[in-house]
Amino acid sequence: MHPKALLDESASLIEQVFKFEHPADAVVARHFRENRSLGPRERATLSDTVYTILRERLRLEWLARSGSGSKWRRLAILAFPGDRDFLKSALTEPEKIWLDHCDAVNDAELMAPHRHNLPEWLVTALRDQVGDEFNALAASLNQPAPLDLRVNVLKAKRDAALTALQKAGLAGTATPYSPMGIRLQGKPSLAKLPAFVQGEVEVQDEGSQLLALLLDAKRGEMVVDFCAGAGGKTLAIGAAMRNSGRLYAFDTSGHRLDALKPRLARSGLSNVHPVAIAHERDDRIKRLAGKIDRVLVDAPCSGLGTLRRSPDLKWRQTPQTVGDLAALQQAILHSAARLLKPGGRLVYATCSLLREENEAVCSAFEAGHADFEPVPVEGLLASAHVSEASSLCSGKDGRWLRLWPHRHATDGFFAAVWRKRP
Ligand SMILES: C[S@@+](CC[C@H](N)C(=O)[O-])C[C@H]1O[C@@H](n2cnc3c(N)ncnc32)[C@H](O)[C@@H]1O
Repeated sequence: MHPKALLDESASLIEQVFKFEHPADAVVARHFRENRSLGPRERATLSDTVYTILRERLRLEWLARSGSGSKWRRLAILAFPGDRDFLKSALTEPEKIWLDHCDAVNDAELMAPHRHNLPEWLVTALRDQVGDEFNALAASLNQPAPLDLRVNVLKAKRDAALTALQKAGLAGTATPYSPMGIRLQGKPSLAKLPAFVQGEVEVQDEGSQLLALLLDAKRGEMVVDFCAGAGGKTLAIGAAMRNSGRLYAFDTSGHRLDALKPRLARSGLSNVHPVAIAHERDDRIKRLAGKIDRVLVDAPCSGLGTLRRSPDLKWRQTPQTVGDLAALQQAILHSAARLLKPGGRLVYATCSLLREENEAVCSAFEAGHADFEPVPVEGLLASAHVSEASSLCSGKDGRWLRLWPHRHATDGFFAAVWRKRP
């Protein structure tokens, strides 16, 4: 495609994404579906441009206050990846001069918001928790995430999977915390990789793998993954159960549960029962009350721990949406807790960094559920052979799992565990 056309197309895609009516990945995917003639390089350019602007919005909008042409074109020019000469061949003379001027702006001239690129309400909530580490956290949230794999323990061992990946020309290393994780170098396509096609490895962030370990589901048990979505954690739990017992994968989104099906087929699991529920008080849940050994609530949340992958969330979430989510999280946790047998284990998890969706939801739950006793996460991680377990936890006795991108190179995750008193 001619650079002029590619720049115009970038500007129009950015305008669509910045309506924030839908998640950025969905808008970009729809654009690619509707423009099938776009080649891999053009797709990469469009997607890099969009994601750079989402990550560095405040800095780029500040630079884009000068210049001419539409705001979307100016942003597209500033974020356009790769060779400057290729880009300049699409620009007018005044635009070239303006771009040189913007390129020459020194980092020292930037004000704090143009460096951290976060909305002010989020800055306050994060600073309050991490203090002096704020700049490191903000920088890590603006880096793309690495590609992590989980080895399917039903089908392979980590060492053998690493060797198979090497033979296929992929460089990877064992993840530092999860005993079944592999971190790949770069973002290779996995679609035709034998280890992936045969279900020996699945894509899953290392932090997400630790959540499944906390549930510690055993052979033959009755287990519920209450918010299973496309089944990232369901697959890890089903493998931990050695494909025995019964694992219900609940979700209110039938569409997301559909995405679980091909993953289930690759994984070799036959103990998983996907169930689309209407809401957290669905009758099917009432029928299972008091019968379940372990329940994972991987609650719908702001996703602010996953900004490395979904930077649009920092612009789409607001204090109001977070408040609404916290209310939903409490309702789901309350309902899910009814499923447990005496002695059963309840795990609550989010990929949010905010106290309001994490510790505060747990405190509210505990205030109304004296029949649940907290189980410190640190001891559970150590028993699951997770290295440096104490460094992953916070609170008294390592009560909570608290993963931070700048400390642990994972997405931001939170988890709490309780036992239903016998
Ligand atoms: C964090 S995502 C789950 C991710 C998934 N566990 C994984 O590992 O890939 C939260 C899920 O909760 C679902 N959800 C939203 N409201 C719900 C409710 N009231 N009851 C059950 N699931 C709900 C959403 O559809 C979404 O798939």
